[in-house]
Amino acid sequence: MNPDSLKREAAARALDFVEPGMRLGLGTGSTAKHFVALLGERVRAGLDVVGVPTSEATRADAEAAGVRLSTLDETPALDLTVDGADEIAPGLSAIKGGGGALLREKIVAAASARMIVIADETKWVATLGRFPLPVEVVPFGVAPTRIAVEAAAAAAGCPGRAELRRTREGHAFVTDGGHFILDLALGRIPDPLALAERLAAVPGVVEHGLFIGLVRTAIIAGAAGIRIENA
Ligand SMILES: O=C[C@H](O)[C@H](O)[C@H](O)COP(=O)(O)O
Repeated sequence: MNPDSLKREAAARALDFVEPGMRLGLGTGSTAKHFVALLGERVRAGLDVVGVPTSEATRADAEAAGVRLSTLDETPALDLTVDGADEIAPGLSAIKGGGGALLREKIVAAASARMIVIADETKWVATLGRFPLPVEVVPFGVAPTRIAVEAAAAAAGCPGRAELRRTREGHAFVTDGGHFILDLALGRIPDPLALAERLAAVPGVVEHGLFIGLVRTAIIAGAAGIRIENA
């Protein structure tokens, strides 16, 4: 089965956790997109839920699917967020932000009673870090921020290079929040919590893509079926 079919299977399984009246955080990316589309089918069949999107792309998808939307200002406490991940490891720490939505995703996840990650089996890793860690930074002073981000990674035991993310046209990629992304290539993150603390202390860093202690359940779809992991 191809990865996209597996993503859709994981998304479909997440619908089992959705109950009428729930306030839902709607994730971003190709896996979360399947969830939003499938949720839309349920909504059109009569399910009443409200969703808070984690990106402008997801807002557009959810609107097109007919999902009623709200904002965190109107609905500050959510019941459940369903989102994808770039990597997820035993203990359910994760890397997110491959699509640049990590800031809103983390705010929405933190406002949710429960976060479920949906993924195909390629995202499951023994140790985080093969996927370059996205770090969202303010555009002002990005050169010294990049140096400080690399120093933070080295101090946390995982030296590596931070590259400014660019669009296909070669411009700096700009997030929904108007920030830049540094992709931090580390190979392996032996102590995600230590790295998270070091990165959070760098002036100019808005947020990083390490999700630690946020994911309660992971739905992993593989060739052998669906596996559910709980933190
Ligand atoms: O910024 C993007 C998000 O964190 C995505 O959830 C993550 O990149 C996974 O995306 P996909 O499901 O497309 O692999």
